[in-house]
Amino acid sequence: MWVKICANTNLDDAKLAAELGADALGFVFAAASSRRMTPEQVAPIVQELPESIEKVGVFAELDLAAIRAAVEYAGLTGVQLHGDYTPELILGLRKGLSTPVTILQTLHWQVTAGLEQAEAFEASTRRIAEDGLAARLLVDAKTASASGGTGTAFDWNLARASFEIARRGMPIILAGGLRPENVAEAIRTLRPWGVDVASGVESAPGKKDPEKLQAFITNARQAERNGA
Ligand SMILES: O=C(O)c1ccccc1NCC(=O)[C@H](O)[C@H](O)COP(=O)(O)O
Repeated sequence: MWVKICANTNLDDAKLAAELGADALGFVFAAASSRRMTPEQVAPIVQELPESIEKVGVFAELDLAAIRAAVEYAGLTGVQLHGDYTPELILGLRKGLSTPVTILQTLHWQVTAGLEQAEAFEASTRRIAEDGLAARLLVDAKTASASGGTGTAFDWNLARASFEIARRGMPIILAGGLRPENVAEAIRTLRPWGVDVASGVESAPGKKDPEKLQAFITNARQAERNGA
């Protein structure tokens, strides 16, 4: 089970998550985030991390020059797109980078909507897989006020059939309201390729809790071993 610890804001948290076995660390550059980081803040953290761990920048704005500058300056290996990025924009982004990055395309599942969103969701997953521009799909919870770092889970049972369809196209990462206590159930229900967490492993906004980090990673890997 691939595990990404997102919204890191300091070196101690990032190093601990790496030591505990996270596969990827996320740094949020989106303007709407309370854990927003700048390339100048992220670069020295990235330099201290093992080469093998993925360093993913989370972006919501469509300013490609700013994304490219952050990738190059901070040494990111992945880009997570949270906004309305067309295939043309993604192609433009890829072309302008000096080294290739892994692209994670985010799709949202609205926590307040019901099954009626499934059709549009499935059509989007098909299109993203056919475009072939993103390596992975990250499905996150969207609330009325935020589209990332919400700490809110969507109804996994409602999304079950859509995930079965989406997984045929590309690896799916589940995000939104995951915590050490519910990550195993989430994995059993939706069988994602990976999981992503931000607020569920924090002790305070922007500060990770070592025990929660450890428990989250252990429980996710255990759920996979148990045959989720
Ligand atoms: O984390 C944020 O503050 C954030 C703000 C705006 C866009 C994206 C953001 N985070 C992206 C992530 O990958 C989070 O890990 C994901 O949304 C899950 O967050 P949480 O529900 O707090 O675990």
